[in-house]
Amino acid sequence: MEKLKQRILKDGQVRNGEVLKVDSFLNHQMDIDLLDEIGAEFQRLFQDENITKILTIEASGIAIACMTARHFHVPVVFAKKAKSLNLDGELYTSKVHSFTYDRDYDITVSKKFIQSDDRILIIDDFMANGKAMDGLIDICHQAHAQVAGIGICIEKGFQGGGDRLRKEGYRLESLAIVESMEPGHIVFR
Ligand SMILES: O=P(O)(O)OC[C@H]1O[C@H](OP(=O)(O)OP(=O)(O)O)[C@H](O)[C@@H]1O
Ligand SMILES: O=c1[nH]c(=O)c2nc[nH]c2[nH]1
Repeated sequence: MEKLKQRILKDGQVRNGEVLKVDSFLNHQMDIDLLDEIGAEFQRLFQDENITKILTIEASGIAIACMTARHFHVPVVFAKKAKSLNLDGELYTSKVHSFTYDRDYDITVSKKFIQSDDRILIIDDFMANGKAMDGLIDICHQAHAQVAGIGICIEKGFQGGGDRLRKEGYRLESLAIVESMEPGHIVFR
C-alpha cells in the first residue's frame, strides 16, 4: 500500500536494527484517516473470503482491527494478555512471546466468542517472528474455526515470520514488507 510505505519513509524511525518505530501514526498516536484507508484495503484484499469475525491481540492490533471491521461489518475479538477478574467462563489459551516487551504471556479468548463455523480474518499491526500470530492461529485451531486470512500492516520480512506462515499455507497479506532497514534507509520488498 503505497500511502503506508510513504508514511513509513517519512515518519518511521529505525531503532537497534530490529525495531521500526511508527508510534507517531500507527501504534501509539494514531492517524485515523490512514487507519481507515488501511481497513478499506484489507476489505478489498479479503472481500471474497466470507469473513465472519476479525481476531487480533492487545494492544496495538485493536485499533487496526476495529477500523478494518468498519469495512466488513463483523465483530472484533481481541486476545487478552493480562489476567483479568472480568474474564469468566471457559477460555482458549495459548502462550505468546511478546516482541517489544520481551516476555511471555498466556493469551486468552473466551470460548463463547469464537465458533467452529467462523471464518476468521486475523489482523495485526506488525509481523516480526510470527509469535503473536502463532498464538492467535492456535486459538482458532482450538475452536475449530477457519483462518480465512491474515492481514498485517507492516511485516519485517528479514525476521522471517511472514514467509514461514505463507509456507505453512496461510493467505497472509502485508501492506508493507520491510526487506532491510537501517537509520535513514528503509528498503521495501
Ligand atoms: O511477529 P511477532 O514477533 O510476534 O511480533 C509482532 C507482535 O509484536 C507486537 O506486539 P507486542 O506484544 O510487542 O506489543 P503491543 O502490546 O504493542 O501489541 C505487535 O503488536 C505484534 O502483535
Ligand atoms: O512498533 C513496533 N515496531 C516493531 O519493529 C515491531 N516488531 C514487532 N512489533 C513491533 N512494534
